[in-house]
Amino acid sequence: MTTDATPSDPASPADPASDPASPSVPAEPAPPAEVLVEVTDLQVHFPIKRGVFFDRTIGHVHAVDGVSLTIRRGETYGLVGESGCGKTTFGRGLLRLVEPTGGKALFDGSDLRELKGEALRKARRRMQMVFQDPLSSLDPRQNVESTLSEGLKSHGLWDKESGHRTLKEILDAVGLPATALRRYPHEFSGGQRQRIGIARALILKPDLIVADEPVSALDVSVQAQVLNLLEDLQERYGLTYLLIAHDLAVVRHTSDRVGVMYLGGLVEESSSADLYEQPLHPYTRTLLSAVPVPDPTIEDSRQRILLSGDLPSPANPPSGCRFHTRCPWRQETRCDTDRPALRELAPGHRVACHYAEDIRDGKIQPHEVRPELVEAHTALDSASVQAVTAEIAGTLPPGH
Ligand SMILES: Nc1ncnc2c1ncn2[C@@H]1O[C@H](COP(=O)(O)OP(=O)(O)OP(=O)(O)O)[C@@H](O)[C@H]1O
Repeated sequence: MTTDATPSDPASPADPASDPASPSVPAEPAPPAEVLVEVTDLQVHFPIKRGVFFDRTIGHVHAVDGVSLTIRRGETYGLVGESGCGKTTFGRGLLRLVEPTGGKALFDGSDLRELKGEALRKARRRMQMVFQDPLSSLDPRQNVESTLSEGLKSHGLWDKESGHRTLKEILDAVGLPATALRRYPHEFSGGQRQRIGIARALILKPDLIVADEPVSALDVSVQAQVLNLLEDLQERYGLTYLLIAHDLAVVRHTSDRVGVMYLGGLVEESSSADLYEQPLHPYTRTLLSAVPVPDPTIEDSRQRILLSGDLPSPANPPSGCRFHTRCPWRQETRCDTDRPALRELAPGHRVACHYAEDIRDGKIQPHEVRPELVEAHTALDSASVQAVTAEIAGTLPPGH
């Protein structure tokens, strides 16, 4: 399948850069051709509303709080972090399924936040999402044929002559028989349903697929099959993936590069191999120390570092380094007051920690985490934040 080579939509006449008569505005340099997605300082904050008519904003959930990353064409970028750190919101903000509060997101050179109407629809067709729970993301009343053809129809791409052939081809590509077309979601296993979800994304010939925990709802025995399928499809169709997962093992075997998120921000980014061989951020180190190693001799000698407490509330993020309340390497008082920027410690390996070198070189040893620090930021009203979240989530379209 060739990707839908939609050239960047022609700039509107109102765009001075497209108008030869307007004074020349220096155009921003286009990102290198191999970069498909370039995100700068993306923020998604959700208001917390109160009052009888929910007309008072009493705060904000800082779900995504300044993430910058690039995704190269044809690669798999794994985004990991514990539940609630903002991975899904980042993916949705990128595709504009939720409106970002700030920052910039370039897709194939076009500024997604500037796109409107037809231009946005066209861009959306090139960026598809595969959801975590295939059952709730598929309409139980629609058979596979209408699920798959719906996307084509809504984008005006349905062709009466070739439509059915296209559907069968796509089913074949995801390993399902043509007879599946007449069947309904409940007639399939979890793995098969996820194949339908993948087919639905693929049928629009996207360039980018944001796969949000695509295997975490599946039996372990079928997880590898679905991941292998995603890999085959990537090779066959030249796809680029943003793979969101909380399971480091999933990302390790599938991603070229990995970004680790903590409380709305990226704390480390590197090639997959580097991250697992030499994690530099304390958070990544604690996450990885919890992943069992199959070799018992290595497993016995490993230093296990336990992650204390829950993720702080994104409605009340800690000052300074967001991880300082749970960090076994925390140093007073810089970690409590200065938010570390993501900086490159080795080629392609970025980390947001003031003391990454000292920790790597063993100059600072881990110590006990003070429970009162953990408590201070998890206690705040997290129950009511959850309630508001659930309420707002109920107003979103299914699967979003
Ligand atoms: N629509 C919303 N309104 C308010 N808060 C939200 C909304 N959606 C997400 N949040 C909050 O933003 C934070 C990040 O949520 P998000 O789902 O992006 O995290 P995640 O890392 O993907 O977690 P999970 O793996 O559990 O999906 C959470 O605290 C969540 O409660």
